[in-house]
Amino acid sequence: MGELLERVKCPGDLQEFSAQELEQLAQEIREQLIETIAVTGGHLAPNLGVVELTLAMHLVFSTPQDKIVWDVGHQSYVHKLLTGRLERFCTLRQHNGIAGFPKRSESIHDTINTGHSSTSISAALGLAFARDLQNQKGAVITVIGDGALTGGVALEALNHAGNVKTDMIVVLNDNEKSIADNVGALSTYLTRMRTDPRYFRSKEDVEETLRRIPTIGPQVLKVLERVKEGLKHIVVPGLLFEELGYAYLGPIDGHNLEELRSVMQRARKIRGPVLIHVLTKKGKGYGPAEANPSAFHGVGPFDIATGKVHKTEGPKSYTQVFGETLMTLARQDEKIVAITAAMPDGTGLTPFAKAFPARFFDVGIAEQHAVTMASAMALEGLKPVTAIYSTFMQRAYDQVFHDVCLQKAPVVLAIDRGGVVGEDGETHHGLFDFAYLRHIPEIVVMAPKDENELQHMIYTAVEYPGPIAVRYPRGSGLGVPLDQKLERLPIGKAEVLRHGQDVALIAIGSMVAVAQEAAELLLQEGIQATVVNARFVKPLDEATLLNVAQKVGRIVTIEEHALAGGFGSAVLELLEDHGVACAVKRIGVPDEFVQHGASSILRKELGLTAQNVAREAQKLAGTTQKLVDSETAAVCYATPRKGNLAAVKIAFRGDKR
Ligand SMILES: Cc1ncc(C[n+]2csc(CCOP(=O)(O)OP(=O)(O)O)c2C)c(N)n1
Ligand SMILES: CC(=O)[C@@H](O)[C@H](O)COP(=O)(O)O
Ligand SMILES: [Mg+2]
Repeated sequence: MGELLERVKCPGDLQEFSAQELEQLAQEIREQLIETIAVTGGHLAPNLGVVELTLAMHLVFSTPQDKIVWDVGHQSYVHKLLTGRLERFCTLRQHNGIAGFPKRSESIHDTINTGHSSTSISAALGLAFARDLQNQKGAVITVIGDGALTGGVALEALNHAGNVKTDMIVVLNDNEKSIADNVGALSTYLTRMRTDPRYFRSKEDVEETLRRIPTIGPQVLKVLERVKEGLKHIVVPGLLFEELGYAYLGPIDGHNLEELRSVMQRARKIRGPVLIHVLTKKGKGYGPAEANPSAFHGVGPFDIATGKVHKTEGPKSYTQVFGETLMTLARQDEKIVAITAAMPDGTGLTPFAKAFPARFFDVGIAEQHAVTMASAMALEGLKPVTAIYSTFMQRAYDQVFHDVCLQKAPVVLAIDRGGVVGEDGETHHGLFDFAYLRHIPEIVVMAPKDENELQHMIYTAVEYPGPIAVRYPRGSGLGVPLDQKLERLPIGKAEVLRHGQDVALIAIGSMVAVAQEAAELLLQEGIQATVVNARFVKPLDEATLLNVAQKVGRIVTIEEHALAGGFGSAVLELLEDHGVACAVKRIGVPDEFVQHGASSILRKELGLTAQNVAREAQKLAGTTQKLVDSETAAVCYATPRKGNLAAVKIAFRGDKR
């Protein structure tokens, strides 16, 4: 651990450091980042790029009185090192360790929780309004990346903040990268400012220079005021931001600590919104990360000397199978197009982009735009596959309703990272997609039991003439063989994997394998279990599920999803709709946020294991009558009046009515 870094117990300690010591401290911080993330994994390249920037922030501003918002928040490790978390930094992203994103519960210096892109300017403006209306003091600063700036909500806030003239500072960390190369017109504009030598002058410099020219200076300045538009287009950078009402400072070298400090000191004296355009290198200071910032954007444990990521050999990931299947289908069907929101690698679409560049669309961090654009493509006869992580698809909920389902547009929603995702924690787990999709009319929602069924579901989805979502987990498949021939699955048809009269385990997606394992455990206890691979959250296979409910009379539903509104809820609704009396126990994620940590640890904590399923099933099967008392499980029976609000008497565990 660096000797200077150890001396930083709080940000104020930085004031004691000389310029030379600060340079050494920057080096120590980089070493700390590399050593820690080589073990824990994490967002190395983004954090290596903001070492000087973060030092300057904490030298010029004084948190928590001054408030800093980090966007996306994955680049807040340096901030955490400087705000008293050095000792615990080795627990980064580990279960019960410090989080990989800002967390108010973790430190008074973490003003706002982030993790989903592009929220910071809105949050900063809210903080500024709260400050002003409550006559408080302090600067409000947001650090937002060039990728995050492509997010719609950032532009909404930029538009609002520029108009209301509230004192706030936007630090635009421009490294020309999102996870992959950044995309869009904004990115092109920023790049022009980075690369054109004439742009390395700010408006003030130009005016200052002119003022210093005796005699002609002031007059020329007056003339220039009148031709300001032309001048701005030619020499003054940041025109776009200036026209939006920001005092634009930059572009400045984001690795020159002295320049950063001086510009930030200047910025804090300027009234109204200020935008500081900082140029940084993603991965700065570590060769492999500088050479391949995308690979080191979010990296697993790696060998420092070689930069080689420790690869655990194993089955193909669901993401890989999705990408390969789509390639196979796209070769045969030129109507298939693929859309990503700034995550080609993460969604497995990079090979597709290389093979079919004209049919691949990276829209930037713009999930809402991605889905609406896809709906129009679909209505015009294309077959758009929109690959977006479950948690980020939440951004496009209204677009799924308004632009896809309402118009019955045949869009495929390839929902990756469905379920627990692990170290990214509560902002990234995909635990709500069944709930936020299944109640929208016209949509089909399915989830495969393994990677082989995934490829069949992708095929089924691209051939389906309406809105359809396939949800699959992060990480490796089960290692099952992949069928050579793809087949279309019958919509709404489940698969009964085994029969047993004592209890029925009805599972969806990643939990089917868990249910099968649980059935084996139950057999050892002499309990015969039926196992159903539900395949569809919507439409449910009503005939199969009702038949199982009536024959077995005891059901455990299992899902890697929130219980509220999830798959188990859908089964309960089905039973109530049809007045079927049955003992039901739902296993899934309770009404709480799930922290960060290894997925295996989190699933164990959540009871998403074969052992827990077997235990709950045994309790249910162990009862003598079909309707159990409210101590042990949910009991659902209803008057068989379909269609209206049947008088349903449900006694839940411990909830005595
Ligand atoms: C709504 C949303 N979509 C996608 C992501 C995934 N994501 C995390 S960081 C990132 C790229 C951010 O680029 P930038 O803001 O430029 O930061 P940098 O890593 O370059 O410092 C993306 C797409 C996210 N966190 N939130
Ligand atoms: C910060 C962010 O949101 C992304 O980098 C995310 O961490 C990627 O997740 P995966 O590692 O599952 O692709
Ligand atoms: Mg960037």
